[in-house]
Amino acid sequence: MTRTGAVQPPAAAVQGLSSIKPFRRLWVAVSLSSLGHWLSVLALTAMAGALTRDKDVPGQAQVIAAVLLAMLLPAVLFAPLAGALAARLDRRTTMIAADVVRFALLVSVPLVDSVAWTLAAAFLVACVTLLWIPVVSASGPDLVPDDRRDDARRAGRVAAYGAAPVAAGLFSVLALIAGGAWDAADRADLALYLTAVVFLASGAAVSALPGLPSTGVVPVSSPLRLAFQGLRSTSSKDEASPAAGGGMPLSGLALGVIAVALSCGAVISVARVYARELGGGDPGYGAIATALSLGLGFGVFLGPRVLGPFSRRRLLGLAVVAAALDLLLISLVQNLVVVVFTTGFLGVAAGVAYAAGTTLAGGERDGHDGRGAHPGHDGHDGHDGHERAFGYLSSVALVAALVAVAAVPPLAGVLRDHRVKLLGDGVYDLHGTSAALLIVAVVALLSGLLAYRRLDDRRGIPLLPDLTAAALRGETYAPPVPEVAPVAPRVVRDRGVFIAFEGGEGAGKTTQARLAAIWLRDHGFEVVTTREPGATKTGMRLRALLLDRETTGLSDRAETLLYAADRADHVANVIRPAMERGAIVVSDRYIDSSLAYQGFGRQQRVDDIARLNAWATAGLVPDLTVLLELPPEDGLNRITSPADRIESEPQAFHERVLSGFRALAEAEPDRYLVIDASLSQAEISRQIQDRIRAILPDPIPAGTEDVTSTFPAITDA
Ligand SMILES: Nc1ncnc2c1ncn2[C@@H]1O[C@H](COP(=O)(O)OP(=O)(O)OP(=O)(O)O)[C@@H](O)[C@H]1O
Ligand SMILES: Cc1cn([C@H]2C[C@H](O)[C@@H](COP(=O)(O)O)O2)c(=O)[nH]c1=O
Repeated sequence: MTRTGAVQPPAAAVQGLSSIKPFRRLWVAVSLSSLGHWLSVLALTAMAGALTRDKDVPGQAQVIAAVLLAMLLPAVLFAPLAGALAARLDRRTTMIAADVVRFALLVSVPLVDSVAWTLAAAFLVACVTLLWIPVVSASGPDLVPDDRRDDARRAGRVAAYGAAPVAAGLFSVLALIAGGAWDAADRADLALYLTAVVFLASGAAVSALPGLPSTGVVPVSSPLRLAFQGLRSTSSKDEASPAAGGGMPLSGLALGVIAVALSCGAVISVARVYARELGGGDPGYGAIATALSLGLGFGVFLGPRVLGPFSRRRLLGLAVVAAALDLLLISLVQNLVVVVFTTGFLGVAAGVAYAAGTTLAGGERDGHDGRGAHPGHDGHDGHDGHERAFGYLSSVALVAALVAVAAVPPLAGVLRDHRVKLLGDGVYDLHGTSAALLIVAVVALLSGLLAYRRLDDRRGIPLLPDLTAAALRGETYAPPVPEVAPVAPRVVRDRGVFIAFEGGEGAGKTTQARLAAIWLRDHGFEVVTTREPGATKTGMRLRALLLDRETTGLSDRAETLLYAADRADHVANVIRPAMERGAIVVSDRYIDSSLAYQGFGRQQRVDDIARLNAWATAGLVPDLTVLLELPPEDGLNRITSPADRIESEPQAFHERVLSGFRALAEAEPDRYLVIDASLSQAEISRQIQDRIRAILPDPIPAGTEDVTSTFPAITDA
């Protein structure tokens, strides 16, 4: 993952590493072994189906689910044990032995030809795979230079998960080709033999590997512990995420991941029997598996790219709801073609949810401390954060999928088939499988909607324009600013000019306010430079209170009122007296900061805040507001001092503040000068001076210059 939260393209991860010969060979071996792994899931479940073909659908579904459970359980129960054991073994020997043992187990299944042995073999294959995984995970990064280790990990994942659609496609094709001449049992035998050969090929590829480091693997945490620790420690909004200094409402994230994993697990658990009920047999089963795995890969890769500036939290919430709706469709429309395509969409939604979820849990963009999450700021290493996030999410997903696989087939058995009478003469046959999927879909939909509500960080901003702005224009949607009826008339004054500098953190307001003041003084004006909050004695106390990170639990309304109180004092004691003297007041922030931060940032009603501030300032509006526009990440990176309470807000908060400033500027173009703050300081100053020149009064009362023939005096504030 990149620092901006985008998942790096898989191709980019592998690129360049292929020139490292040992790594390339290991990658081929891992791809083959992963292909064998996914094929073994399909072949063993197909075998279970063939051995129980005389049973009724629910009976058959339960045996197939038992095989899936046997393949999932070792990962949940023994992962740390396998990791510790693998650390002591020679890597090459372990990998070759794992491939050979899996070969032997798969060949034995058709020879023994019994349900009990199929189950046992599935369990043993999964146990051996568990030993193989940590060895391979540690070996890839050890074969590349230090600065490519992350890429090696990513490339490993591409090999492991990229093999899934290939395996499913291969299985489908095999089932189709053998379908005419062979019965289900022979087809399952053929798939098992083919899988065994793939493992043998992987073993051969490993044995040809030069220079594999001998021992030592990365420690493996228990998925159960990871999942439950993460869920416990993040169920309250203010606690840190397991991954990084997160603090996002992770109950929303967890709910979302659980809902998606339940949906996918439910489909997988009954895919074989559902395909049979819909007349698709093994090719149909393979097609469903291919659609799901292809969709997943597509979603992980494409989702975050297509909707670049779209809120990751909204994206995750939407993807979860979309996955649940897909499952609803899969359960109700009993047509194989529709089921295959909808399963593909379910995969896409799950992939998008996974990519957005990893970004969020990794705290790289949307963590509680948007800056702290960057490497070097608070000691959190981006890679560690991402790896922990990956581990946590995978564990939650694994446990939820396991629950679905264990629960859905028996539920289908209990529900049995029903004939529902429709209006007129129509009838609708609701299979037990469909009914079970329907129940999971409803649970997932409710969880998805709840997750969306909890995750949504743009409440009040309509979804459709927000989506369209991101998808079509590649920008964050800024809602139009509501018309505010001023409670007090604009202040009328004879003399003085008021210029405010606005913008996000580190945009250069202080720098430019100072340069403008110097320039104005050079031209003979009395200039008062000031700032908010904290220009008066009371203001300084308020500033300390507002910006101290120790100030916790301050409500949004109280924060708004404190900024308004500071402003009231500022206007009464500094700005107004200066303007009455005829001075030019240059203020670093003013009302628009409250509209942008407390309004857009905190998602409170902007017109309420405008009204409050109009009252606090008796309607004093700047003659000119200079908005320095800079992406929040760049501004925050400019600041070297520790982040204060507001700067520590998540990235999404600062994005909203920026879109708020933009909306305010668009609503009042005459009062605003908007400048790209990434330009040089000198260029920005030049643009500001050009604009200020137009609103300046004559520094010397009209006629004085003619009378005295003197140049205007320079007055210091
Ligand atoms: N145009 C620019 N290009 C690069 N760096 C700049 C530019 N303008 C200011 N800086 C630097 O960015 C940092 C922040 O600038 P400054 O304090 O003026 O920003 P600010 O908007 O007032 O920040 P804050 O929100 O903390 O008040 C300073 O180190 C400053 O030197
Ligand atoms: C006036 C005003 C300010 N803020 C926020 C914006 C900044 O994070 C701090 C001020 O710090 P700076 O370094 O002086 O820019 O306060 C706000 O949220 N609302 C306001 O009205």
